[in-house]
Amino acid sequence: MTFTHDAIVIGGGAAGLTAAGGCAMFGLEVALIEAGPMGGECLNTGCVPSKALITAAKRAAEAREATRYGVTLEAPKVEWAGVRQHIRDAIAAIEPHDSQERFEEMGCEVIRDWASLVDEHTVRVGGRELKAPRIVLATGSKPAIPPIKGIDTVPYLTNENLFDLDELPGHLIVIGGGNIGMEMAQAFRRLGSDVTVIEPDSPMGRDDPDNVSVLLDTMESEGVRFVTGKAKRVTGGKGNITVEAGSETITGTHILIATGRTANIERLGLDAIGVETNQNGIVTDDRRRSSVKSIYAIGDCRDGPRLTHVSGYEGSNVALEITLGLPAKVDYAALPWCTYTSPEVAQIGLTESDARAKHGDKIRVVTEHFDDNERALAEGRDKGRAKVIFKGHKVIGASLVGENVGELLLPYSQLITGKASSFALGSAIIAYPTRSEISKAAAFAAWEPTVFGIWPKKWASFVAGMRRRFS
Ligand SMILES: Cc1cc2nc3c(=O)[nH]c(=O)nc-3n(C[C@H](O)[C@H](O)[C@H](O)COP(=O)(O)OP(=O)(O)OC[C@H]3O[C@@H](n4cnc5c(N)ncnc54)[C@H](O)[C@@H]3O)c2cc1C
Ligand SMILES: NC(=O)c1ccc[n+]([C@@H]2O[C@H](COP(=O)([O-])OP(=O)(O)OC[C@H]3O[C@@H](n4cnc5c(N)ncnc54)[C@H](O)[C@@H]3O)[C@@H](O)[C@H]2O)c1
Repeated sequence: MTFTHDAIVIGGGAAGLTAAGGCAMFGLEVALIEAGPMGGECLNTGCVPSKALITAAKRAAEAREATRYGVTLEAPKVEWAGVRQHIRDAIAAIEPHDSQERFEEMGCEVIRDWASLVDEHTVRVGGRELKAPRIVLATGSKPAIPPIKGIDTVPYLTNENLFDLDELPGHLIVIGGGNIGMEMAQAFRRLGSDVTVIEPDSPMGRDDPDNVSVLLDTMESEGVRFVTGKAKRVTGGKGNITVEAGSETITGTHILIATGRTANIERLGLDAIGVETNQNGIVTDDRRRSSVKSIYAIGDCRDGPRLTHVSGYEGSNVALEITLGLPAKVDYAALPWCTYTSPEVAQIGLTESDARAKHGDKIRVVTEHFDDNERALAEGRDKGRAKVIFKGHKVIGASLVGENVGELLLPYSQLITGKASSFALGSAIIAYPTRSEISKAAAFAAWEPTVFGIWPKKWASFVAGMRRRFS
């Protein structure tokens, strides 16, 4: 077979950009295909706009405290147009990192069109057929719309149109108390909307329930209302929507659907070439190879955790495997995540309940409270705690709640993995978006000339040549 490229990457979000950029930095010929805006969900409709919105909401919440530390602020005046502009400015500030120009400079051929698979080595895009020994699917996910009666008859919001609203909702009904639901519920409440969250189970069910209850108390005290139950039926129209959930009927001006995700896989032609899928996305092994071994699937489009830093990690793993021929298994023993509410709820490794399920009474849980932490006391922000889970003297998890606790996860990553070198820091999985990432960036920069040095590149060129001959 004559190959046009060494690797073809479909999807220009966190996963695809990292995979394509990594392969190109080793000197491979890479096609990077993106049908929508470069940067994918995180930049355009996910992490970046949501965190920009949360920042504006925090400012409003602070001003609402009126007098603190002997300083009095005026009541906040929220102008939605200004908040929306701040969101757009945040996206614009980060856009160059993910731009077509940047990836072309790295050596990728960037193609802006819709791609589908023809066979295990061939991709069809924009009237062309590209061929490579390895194909990487990084096509992301979209909001899953649950089978609520009447949902197709009312206008609803998801993360894909929420940040383009032209007015602040009067009463936002949030369906789903996961990460999106909780972050957005608190932010809109703080900006001045009435907010009701509908959730049948415990909100943020993947996190430590004791820590989540600290957040729930705060959100309730700020005026967010929680309704326990499944949204069953919606009726109404623009500006006047009624939701039936549990035994309640709630009427609001807008509804936000935040009930989970569906992998973007339906238009790729996977069935025809035998790539196995399940209800959560593409099925992969722990090297992120699909059932067709020349095709990898990384990030939100496959069955597994869906987070930007996970997409980036899987992108660099797959780039290493493709370029250097080294099997690179994913290792999520020290997987971090953080929900960027106030207080933040952060997790790394096992939660207490997962640790008990796995190790029984061999675990020990040590809890330290921020009301015993002098920085927190001096700031008058002493709500929250750190629960550290040990097996013997080894840390296997940590669950934190409190001000900016997402920034406290990094040392636990080193304790759980047992790796504390500058190389390990440069390749650690760090919760996105945190300031802690700057330490990883510094360690990575120190190793960059070695990792992408002449000998690794020569080896990558040899591996690429062998792959072209024998695939
Ligand atoms: C509101 C919100 C807030 C979030 N906040 C956080 C957070 O704070 N921290 C965090 O870690 N995660 C967060 N996430 C999750 C994070 O956004 C995703 O996990 C991450 O963006 C997934 O990256 P990806 O590259 O796998 O997929 P995507 O970013 O979705 O990229 C896939 C790309 O593939 C393209 N594509 C799809 N099919 C094709 C095709 N056939 N041909 C060509 N192109 C195609 C799409 O256009 C898309 O750009 C948030 C998500 C949401 C919705
Ligand atoms: N800070 C972060 O890292 C962050 C922030 C936002 C999103 N994300 C990622 O985005 C993804 C999506 O988040 P999400 O919040 O949409 O999904 P989720 O899976 O986190 O939560 C969905 C919630 O919706 C509830 N639900 C389902 N059907 C319902 C119904 N009919 N009525 C009421 N509730 C219902 C579920 O019980 C669940 O609690 C996750 O993968 C997450 O990792 C991460």
